[in-house]
Amino acid sequence: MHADPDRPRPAVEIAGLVKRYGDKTAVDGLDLVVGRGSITAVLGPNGAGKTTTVETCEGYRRPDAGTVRVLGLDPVTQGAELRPRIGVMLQSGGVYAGARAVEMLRHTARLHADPLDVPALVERLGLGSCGRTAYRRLSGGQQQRLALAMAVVGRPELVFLDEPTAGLDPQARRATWDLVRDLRRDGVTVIVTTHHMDEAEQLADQVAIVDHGKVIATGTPDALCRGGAEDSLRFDGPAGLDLGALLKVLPDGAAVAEPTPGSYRVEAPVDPQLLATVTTWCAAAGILPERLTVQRRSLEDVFLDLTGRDLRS
Ligand SMILES: Nc1ncnc2c1ncn2[C@@H]1O[C@H](COP(=O)(O)OP(=O)(O)OP(=O)(O)O)[C@@H](O)[C@H]1O
Repeated sequence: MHADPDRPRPAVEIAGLVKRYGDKTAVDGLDLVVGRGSITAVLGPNGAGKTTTVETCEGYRRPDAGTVRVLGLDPVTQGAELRPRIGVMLQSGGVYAGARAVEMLRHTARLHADPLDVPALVERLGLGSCGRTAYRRLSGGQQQRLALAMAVVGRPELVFLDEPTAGLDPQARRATWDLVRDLRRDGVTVIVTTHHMDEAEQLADQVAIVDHGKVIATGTPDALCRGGAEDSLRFDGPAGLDLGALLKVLPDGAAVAEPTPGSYRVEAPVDPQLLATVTTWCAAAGILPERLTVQRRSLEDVFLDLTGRDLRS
């Protein structure tokens, strides 16, 4: 198979990536493709291998096996060519603690051929009041926003954001989301690691769930929530309904429960037929189902179903 020369390669292509730290296999045969101009959220429990994968794409770590191509380049051997084209927001570090916030941003901007307008970016991210403040005196949230500004000021083609809204107040989270959406509008590819499921649902075109060093599920947030296990149908009625009788009319594999007296949950793929079956059964039993709702699975439900509920060490 030959690649179409007119079609740009994906922004990121990872195949069979393995990365070990001594005896510990942090990434264990991970595959991921990220299309250009999209936002991809990488989710996973603590220690799943997200940061290691992203750092390998950034050229900070050398794969033990597998291939990584970023904007068509090998981040290890072609790092010098790649680095000016990507923006990286790390969780912490890489900043001289005594440097003044906006000076640092201006300095970073000067390193690029066509930077964003610094005063506009400062205004946008609410950093106007900390222009002359030393980095170490900024609040945690201000440091986060400055790190984001530094990652994007050079107009990169691809941006890696590591938990960009961790610890931010709701206003700063919104400002960050707006900025990320504007990046996509301008054709920038964004890869964001996050533990906030709502952030992934709000922002991402593609979600990749990583566990034990592998991608265990990918898709749009919508497709992930619709696939696999069931949604549920809930309604209220008189306590103590005959659930065995209801179950008999439901499709195979369905489950019914009365988690609290008078409150019912039907677990099955929810489609118009299921709704009709349940309401017909209620009508035959002379019951008016109240507060009848279809409850979709959230991304958090999907995440917990796939990765389990145990805490990771
Ligand atoms: N420099 C290192 N030396 C040794 N082990 C490491 C190193 N960096 C990461 N690890 C281990 O590799 C595994 C994957 O870590 P990684 O930081 O990639 O996970 P993560 O998914 O980003 O986790 P988190 O959500 O907690 O940030 C973990 O078990 C971690 O302890």
